[in-house]
Amino acid sequence: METLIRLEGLTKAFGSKKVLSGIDLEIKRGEIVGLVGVNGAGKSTLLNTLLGLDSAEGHIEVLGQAPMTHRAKLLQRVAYIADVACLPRWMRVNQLLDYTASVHPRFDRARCQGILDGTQIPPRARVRELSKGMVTQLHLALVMAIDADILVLDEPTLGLDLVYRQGFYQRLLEDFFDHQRTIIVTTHQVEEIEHILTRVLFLHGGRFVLDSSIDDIASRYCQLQVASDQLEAARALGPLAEKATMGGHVLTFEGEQAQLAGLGKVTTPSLADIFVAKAGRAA
Ligand SMILES: Nc1ncnc2c1ncn2[C@@H]1O[C@H](COP(=O)(O)OP(=O)(O)OP(=O)(O)O)[C@@H](O)[C@H]1O
Repeated sequence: METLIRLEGLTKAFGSKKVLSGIDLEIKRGEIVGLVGVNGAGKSTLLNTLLGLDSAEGHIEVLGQAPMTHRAKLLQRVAYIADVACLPRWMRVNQLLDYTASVHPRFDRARCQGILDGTQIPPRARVRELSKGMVTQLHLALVMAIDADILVLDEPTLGLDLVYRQGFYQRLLEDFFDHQRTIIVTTHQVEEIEHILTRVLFLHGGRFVLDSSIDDIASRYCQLQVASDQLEAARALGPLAEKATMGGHVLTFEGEQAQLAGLGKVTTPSLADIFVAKAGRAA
């Protein structure tokens, strides 16, 4: 598969504060990548450098171009939504669709209208008359209607209700199968995107502390549900993290642990549990 994004030694500092410390990354066509990290980990900074919205040191190549010097060209093939939906407040919804159709060669107005038909957004309402969630829905509809090779979504469902969020990720997946897009998505609600990802990246301390395909997660991590009488034996095997539950304790392990089966029930941890365990360990 063709490499669409290539980073080598990506380093970014704001003044004396280093946010990204020599990141290497390759993303191929057709991947759906979840970028996860604690607040301030540098997720948006990383995405901004990919989009040419911020400069950084190192080699940055997106669709074969350097984003900072070919931003306009790149943004015809890369669609993105930032973590704050920002649309002209005085415009009416249908005017915004007309406007986007007139400036973006790969915007499909009918497709955008189709997405909006599934919302409560009135076509003649001005942006300022919409609720916060509706503005985000409108922004998402505009972005999703762009026929882009790469879709970059920075916390796309922030502030949206549960029903819409689930529907959105479902549509994202359907859209992915229809268009073979490459998608990079950040969110703090990892459990909501886990089922659509092909790969996950955990950014911590300026580096990726985990870069794994979703298929490999089950062989790399396991979770043990253990009763109190076996707890010390389980702890001796060096878990990444431990938490108390109503029925005893749950310990998360990295790597194969053949001895675990005799101590309790072994399952595959959720991405959220792995993330919390890795972030806690790194801290
Ligand atoms: N323009 C800027 N000037 C100075 N510092 C900045 C700037 N933008 C980001 N930072 C700092 O860089 C770090 C990473 O910020 P960034 O927004 O990339 O994190 P994030 O992982 O997206 O966080 P969140 O999950 O809270 O959105 C933070 O410490 C932030 O304060």
